[in-house]
Amino acid sequence: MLIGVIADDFTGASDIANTLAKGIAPEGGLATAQFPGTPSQPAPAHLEAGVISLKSRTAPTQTAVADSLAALNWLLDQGCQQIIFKYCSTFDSTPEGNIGPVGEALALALNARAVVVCPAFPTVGRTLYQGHLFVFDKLLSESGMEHHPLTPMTDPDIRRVLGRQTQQGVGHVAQTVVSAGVQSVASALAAQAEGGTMFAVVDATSDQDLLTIGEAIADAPLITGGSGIALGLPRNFIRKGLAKGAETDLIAQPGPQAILAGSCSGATRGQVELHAKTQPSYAIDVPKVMAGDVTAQSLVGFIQSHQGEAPLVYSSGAPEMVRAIQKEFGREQVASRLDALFAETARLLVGLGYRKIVVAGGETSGAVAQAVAEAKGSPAMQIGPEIDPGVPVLSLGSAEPVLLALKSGNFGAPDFFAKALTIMGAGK
Ligand SMILES: Nc1ncnc2c1ncn2[C@@H]1O[C@H](COP(=O)(O)OP(=O)(O)O)[C@@H](O)[C@H]1O
Ligand SMILES: O=C(O)[C@@H](O)C(=O)COP(=O)(O)O
Repeated sequence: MLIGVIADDFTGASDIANTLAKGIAPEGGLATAQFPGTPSQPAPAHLEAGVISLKSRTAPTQTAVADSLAALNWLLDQGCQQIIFKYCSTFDSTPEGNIGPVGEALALALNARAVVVCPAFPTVGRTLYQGHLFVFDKLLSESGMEHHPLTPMTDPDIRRVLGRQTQQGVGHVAQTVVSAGVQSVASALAAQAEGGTMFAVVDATSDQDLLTIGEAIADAPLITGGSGIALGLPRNFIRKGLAKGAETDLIAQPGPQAILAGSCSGATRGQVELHAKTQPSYAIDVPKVMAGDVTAQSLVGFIQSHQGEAPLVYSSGAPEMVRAIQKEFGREQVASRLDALFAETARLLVGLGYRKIVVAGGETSGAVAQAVAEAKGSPAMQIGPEIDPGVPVLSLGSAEPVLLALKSGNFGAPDFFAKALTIMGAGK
């Protein structure tokens, strides 16, 4: 393998796996697979990029660091020449971390300096200008992310946010430097590395900026960012003749299907509302889950009673409802009960022969994908066609594969759920 990615959640992992597999014309992408956690076996020999999905975004910091270092060691053992630490394009984290502490541990392990920090993903409106992160025309802190149930983002200045998470130096490379070209970025980063600065927040407002940065860091041992930062990286290896690339196979299959949504983001709530207009939908009563009155069996019962349709079960709720529930039961308690509920639901569905599951929400996807992967013997996930920007179809297992779509809460068009199931296969 040439590029190894350590992703702090499962939706983020499939987002960057999609970018690496697709690459950019005319060179195309790399032969890529996504792994549910750090594998215990060597990677298949044909792979050129491997993405390890961790559930470290909201884990205790020490656990996140330990899991990330274990992932790093495995990737280095597979021969990776470049490591990417993938976090959210909205820099989802808390004042304690985990982006700073994990980034720092990886940089020290790889002896890297002036490590690029670039969450920008212009295709979905995330741009970084003067160190400030925007979601379309809104500052991060006014984009809705300030209400996130687990990682509310109330400061749009990424230099300041990262500065709170690490004792190490945080520098900045401004957009004017990036738009001046590859050499200009390379010199700015070299100057910061010479001064011993560990992190360099690099502005990017367009794909062209990301390609410029990508070329300037062709030989960097460690890069951190959203999936956008990977845009120009496959072609560095293809141009050097080190990678051949691979076509993504179209995978589609019939069989029963279900949609599980745990994200409370505005985009997901819109998708839930639209889907519920025409398809059977079940709103999970979270207090009843906490009381043990709503269980995975309840959800599966509903889904099974609508076989042949596109049933949706969701916990997604508006910020005031989420706040009230968290106040009553505790943020972590609600999160772990909902994760367990969705994971068990997925496990039961796979046991019943469900082969197409669409999931909305990063934490939710982590719980579901881990459960499905365990049920299938934790195989490498193949990257299939892109449904909407940042969300590919994933295929798990060679015998009777399960198709998954792991959608970041904020991603996807309003009709994402129907579109995903159509691409996964026309079957019911
Ligand atoms: N109705 C609800 N009330 C309170 N918290 C909720 C509710 N539904 C979901 N959550 C919490 O919101 C989190 C959403 O996180 P996640 O799945 O990562 O979505 P996103 O991709 O939008 O970040 C869940 O892990 C869960 O803890
Ligand atoms: O970079 C992104 O925005 C996504 O790849 C991502 O990390 C999604 O996280 P969630 O919104 O928690 O699903």
